[in-house]
Amino acid sequence: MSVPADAPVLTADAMRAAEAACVAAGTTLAELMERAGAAVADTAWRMAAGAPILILCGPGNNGGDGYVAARRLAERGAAVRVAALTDPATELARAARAAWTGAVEAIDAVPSGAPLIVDALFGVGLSRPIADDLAAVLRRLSGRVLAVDVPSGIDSDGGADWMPPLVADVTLALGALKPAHVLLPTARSCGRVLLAPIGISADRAMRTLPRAPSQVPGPAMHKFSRGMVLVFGGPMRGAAGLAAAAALRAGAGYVVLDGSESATLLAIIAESDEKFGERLGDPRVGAVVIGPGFPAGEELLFAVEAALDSGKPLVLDAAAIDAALPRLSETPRKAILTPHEGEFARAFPGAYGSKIDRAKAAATRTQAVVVYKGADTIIAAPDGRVAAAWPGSPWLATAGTGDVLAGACGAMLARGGDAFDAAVAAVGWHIARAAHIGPGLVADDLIRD
Ligand SMILES: NC(=O)C1=CN([C@@H]2O[C@H](COP(=O)(O)OP(=O)(O)OC[C@H]3O[C@@H](n4cnc5c(N)ncnc54)[C@H](O)[C@@H]3O)[C@@H](O)[C@H]2O)[C@@H](O)CC1
Ligand SMILES: Nc1ncnc2c1ncn2[C@@H]1O[C@H](COP(=O)(O)OP(=O)(O)O)[C@@H](O)[C@H]1O
Ligand SMILES: [K+]
Repeated sequence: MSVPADAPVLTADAMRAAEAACVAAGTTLAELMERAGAAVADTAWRMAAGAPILILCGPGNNGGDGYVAARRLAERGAAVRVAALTDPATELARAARAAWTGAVEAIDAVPSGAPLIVDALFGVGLSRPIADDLAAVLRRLSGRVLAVDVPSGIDSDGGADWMPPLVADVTLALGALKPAHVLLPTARSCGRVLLAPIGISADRAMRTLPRAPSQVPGPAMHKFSRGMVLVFGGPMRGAAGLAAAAALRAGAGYVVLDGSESATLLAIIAESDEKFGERLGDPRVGAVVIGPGFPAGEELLFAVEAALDSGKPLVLDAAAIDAALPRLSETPRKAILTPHEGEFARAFPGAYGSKIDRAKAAATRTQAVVVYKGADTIIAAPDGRVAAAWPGSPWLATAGTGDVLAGACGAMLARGGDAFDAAVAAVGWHIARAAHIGPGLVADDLIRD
């Protein structure tokens, strides 16, 4: 499973708007479908490597892409069969089918599949789950599957958990990725996702994670200019220690951890009580991390109030999110919230829609960047920017890795740039480090050299 880096992600509505803009700029819809079908044919040609191909066509333009691909594959000498669900229902699909001169079989009459099945049944136009009888027919087919745009049967906007009867080995996204390619549970049915640009100009407010940029410090940097991070430590010392160490490993030049005992790394400055409190007024402090190892209670409320009063850029994790919520949108500030599923549900009850919709709503409400964690982490900014981190590294599914992420967010935020970019960089750093370590990873490994 993989998705292209730094690729646009569009909902069905945004896709239609991009298509309309493309048409307004002079490209015909038929030309767009021809480009889409050509890209499908190229991918199918390579996947089939000479073996027979069965193309399943639906009633809409997804089916139209299938007919175009069939025609182009046959012109190249591939062995292609086409099976259709019903007659085409759109003008474009009708024209594409008319240009296909081969036979069209009924889907329920095709025997058992083919070495390569091209799934062009439904794309972004699917409005309800696939009927049970069709799903049963599709489940009987065997062969490698190339899904056109999305595996048929899923809600491309990622709002519904409908699962496709045919799980794809490869999905060729047309024009842009769709939310379902990067959100669970549907992302797992897409296999390897490829992107065919087809010439539409896609809005880039929502995209997949960029490739991790180089973390090499500038030649004239010093410890304070690289970023100074304060980490509040609650009663669970290990978690705050992990966050502080992660801030250093992620590139902060100076990290101060609240508490008197020595920390995970000797380079961390441990300071307690008043001395730590005074640090909040230090103009060199670029970010304050609070939440790791700090359960809800009076002590946390007091610490969160102090952090909010300081006016510093904040990273709020775990119970600190709830504690800060009432005051967060009060004054403009840079802040990153890092809730996992349970923390998100507690802080934002009643949020609805896809995980992307929910993350965006939380960002708008709090005026903070929200890193909604999980295997399909979503990062959302109050201005509407979204980054999707699927697929992350499943080795991160172990205790303490969230504390490490909070520390990394602190390091990236302390550099002084945009909070959304900082969160994107931190999530990218976290995943890259986990992928590098791989089997046997424990959170401590993420903070060792
Ligand atoms: N938007 C774009 O820029 C482009 C879109 N293209 C293709 O067009 C697709 C979208 O086409 P459409 O909007 O025609 O929609 P689809 O082809 O995805 O499906 C819509 C059709 O399926 C029917 N339908 C919906 N749910 C159903 C269900 N559960 N059971 C049975 N029938 C159902 C609808 O009545 C309609 O006839 C994209 O996914 C892509 O493959 C490409 O041709 C090129 C460019
Ligand atoms: N299956 C998974 N695949 C990829 N990343 C995961 C998976 N499970 C958890 N993660 C990541 O691991 C981290 C866990 O954070 P969290 O649940 O807060 O852990 P903790 O509180 O123990 O530190 C998050 O960054 C999350 O996105
Ligand atoms: K499809």
